[in-house]
Amino acid sequence: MDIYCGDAAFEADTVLRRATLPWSMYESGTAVAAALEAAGATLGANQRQPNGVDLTVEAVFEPVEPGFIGRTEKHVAERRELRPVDGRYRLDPGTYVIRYGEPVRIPEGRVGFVYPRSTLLRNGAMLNTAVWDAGYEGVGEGRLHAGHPIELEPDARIAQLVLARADHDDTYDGSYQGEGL
Ligand SMILES: O=c1ccn([C@H]2C[C@H](O)[C@@H](COP(=O)(O)OP(=O)(O)OP(=O)(O)O)O2)c(=O)[nH]1
Repeated sequence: MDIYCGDAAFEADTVLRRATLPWSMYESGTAVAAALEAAGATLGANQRQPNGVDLTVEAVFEPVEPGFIGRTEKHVAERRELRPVDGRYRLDPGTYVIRYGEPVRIPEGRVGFVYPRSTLLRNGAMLNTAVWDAGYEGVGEGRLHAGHPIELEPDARIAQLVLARADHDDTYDGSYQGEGL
């Protein structure tokens, strides 16, 4: 391929785009922001990242009874909502469930993944998350594991949602559809 005749820089850029765009598996942060705003989220400038959008912590819970997963039925354990003390959730080491602050809608042709904010990891904590299905709409939850004491302000950024292009069969129609809306 001759990319050096004419405006070489322009043509090289064009060739590069043709070569890379079909392989661009993930959406840009702007596209992720648009999907969240379509679901009704109000995003601060600091939530917009190059490759995704930061999600905030809206509530922190502690399960207070056993949960249940059977072959056909499931049950999410009753939980106790923790209250901030002097403006902070002061978490001892342990396992918590957090609810994010933003409504999310996963567009068709996409799948969502939520990753912990790296500062969480750097403080010895971890956010465990599952697959965000095409068509899901709601305010989701995740598992926060605190390996050491950690303090969080309500509405602090804790995670990042990214969207990948994906084939799928049907769209999400499970029991969590519309949760928290
Ligand atoms: O960390 C996550 C991952 C996903 N979700 C949302 C989006 C996802 O589409 C929905 C259902 O997730 P999943 O299919 O894993 O739930 P399930 O336990 O299999 O329930 P169901 O049988 O209703 O699908 O929950 C979260 O809130 N947190």
